[in-house]
Amino acid sequence: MPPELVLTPREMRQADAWTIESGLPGIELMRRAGHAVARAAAEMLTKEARVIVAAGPGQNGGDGFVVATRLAGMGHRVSLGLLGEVGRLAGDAALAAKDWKGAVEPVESLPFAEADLIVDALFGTGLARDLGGAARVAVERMNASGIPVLAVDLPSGLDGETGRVRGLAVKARRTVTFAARKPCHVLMPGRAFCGEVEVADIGIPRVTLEATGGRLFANAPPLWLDRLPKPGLDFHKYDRGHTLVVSGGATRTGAARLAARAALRIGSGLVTVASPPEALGVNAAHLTAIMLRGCDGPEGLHQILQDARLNALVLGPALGAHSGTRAMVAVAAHARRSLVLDADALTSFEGLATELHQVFRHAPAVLTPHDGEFRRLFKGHPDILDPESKIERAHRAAAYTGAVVVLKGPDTVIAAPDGRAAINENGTPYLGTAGSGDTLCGIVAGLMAQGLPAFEAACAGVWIHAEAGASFGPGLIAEDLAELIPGVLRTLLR
Ligand SMILES: NC(=O)C1=CN([C@@H]2O[C@H](COP(=O)(O)OP(=O)(O)OC[C@H]3O[C@@H](n4cnc5c(N)ncnc54)[C@H](OP(=O)(O)O)[C@@H]3O)[C@@H](O)[C@H]2O)[C@@H](O)CC1
Ligand SMILES: Nc1ncnc2c1ncn2[C@@H]1O[C@H](COP(=O)(O)OP(=O)(O)O)[C@@H](O)[C@H]1O
Ligand SMILES: [K+]
Repeated sequence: MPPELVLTPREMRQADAWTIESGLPGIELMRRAGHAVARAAAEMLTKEARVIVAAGPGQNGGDGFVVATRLAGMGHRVSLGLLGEVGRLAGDAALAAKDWKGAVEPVESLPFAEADLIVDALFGTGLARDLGGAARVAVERMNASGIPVLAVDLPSGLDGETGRVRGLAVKARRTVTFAARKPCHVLMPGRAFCGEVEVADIGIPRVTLEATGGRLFANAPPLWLDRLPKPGLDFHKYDRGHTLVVSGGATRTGAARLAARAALRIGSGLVTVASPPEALGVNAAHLTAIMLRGCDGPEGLHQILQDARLNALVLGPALGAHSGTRAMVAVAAHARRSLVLDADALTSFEGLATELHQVFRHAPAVLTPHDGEFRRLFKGHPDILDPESKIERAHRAAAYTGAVVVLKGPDTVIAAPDGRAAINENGTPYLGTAGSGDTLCGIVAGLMAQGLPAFEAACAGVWIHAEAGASFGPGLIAEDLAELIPGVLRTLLR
């Protein structure tokens, strides 16, 4: 199965246009789209049920006319209301409206609360500004009715590209989109408005979707499963990589051990914690399979990295946001090992992101900021912080630093400097627990230690981490996560 492409509205328009140029008329695409929605509606309805279709002024409204015509033909009681005037419909929407033999009511007079199902065909990918006036009132009334809503392409009011709510958005039970999901179906808050999402095939070939750019994916096993390491029969531990995790001081050692244990569980053949001298005792008291070495500051790290077998490195958790941490990052970047930077390794560069400009372009590196760390790191870089799209922000940070950027959250975005990106969606809010991010660092570093390229390691790591958390659910603490990795791996590698 190929990885699932996610298309921006602009890419989708391009794919539609190419498909139409290749000889499939636009009205035929619209009919296929509308029929797919009608099929989904029929699944949600009994024969006698009453359906209300709210159609908008553009082509999404055109889909609505097709749905209404189809459902009426299937014997359902259908009412249709239009935002605007029929005479102002253009293109395929005007053609679709001609097929509708019922009344066209003003959307203002639709009795939503009397329906068994509402079909939301107000706006799709063409929403151009915040909802106001009659559009806003219609959405307010739909949401207040409590009746299940089936959204055409996307819930009206969502921005297709960013998943942002433009003033107000329809809360859908189910959404039928066409050819590919759009970012609003995957990114938050949009995802929470879509309900169950179905992608209907309307005859646009995958090569056409790919030709529009094809660089944004849903993060799931098809994107990286074939790269996931499996030790060969003749492997010894050094063939499975050696991960180094740098520990904080005597009272801040837990983060490094969480990362180290996760690296070991994900399959790194060896894992060593590099500890400041004053923290050796406490680290030693808590480590068994994981090795321990003393490491005194940046110079100590430089010495340790003379061992060429140490091929992946975690730097940041609990190190302190100060110049010493920045110096360690410089040592690590210079050593050209696979690198995962998190927490203080990022925050210590607050306002100093220029020092990281293109620093990571020579070696595989992954930065794993949450939103707060991201804002601190790129303070003074509005070109990186200001785009409304989380995908765009991550892209720009990746292009700027030369590293893969994992912008964490319920909709973690993984972006590579080469323009690829993936959005993750299999997590759980229970992952928001102290030390969860440290575990993620260890997983990603452990995968890189075994030879995965940075982007694939980051994508696989984020997914496995989220899957582990979701498999446990309530009561999850960071210590559980590493222990849940084998179960996830067993399922993946079966
Ligand atoms: N052949 C194809 O390409 C296919 C396309 N398909 C379908 O087309 C959809 C995209 O259609 P679309 O581009 O016409 O955009 P759409 O979402 O209907 O909205 C645009 C209209 O809304 C208006 N408007 C915008 N914002 C507004 C606001 N805040 N408040 C009020 N009005 C506002 C805007 O007016 P204007 O900005 O010009 O004033 C314009 O009239 C796509 O989602 C899919 O469902 C499928 O059938 C498959 C084949
Ligand atoms: N609501 C949520 N849904 C899914 N994943 C979440 C949610 N909240 C947090 N996470 C995930 O949990 C992890 C938290 O990492 P981080 O914020 O660095 O925590 P810490 O610093 O405590 O280790 C990230 O991988 C993030 O994506
Ligand atoms: K819609």
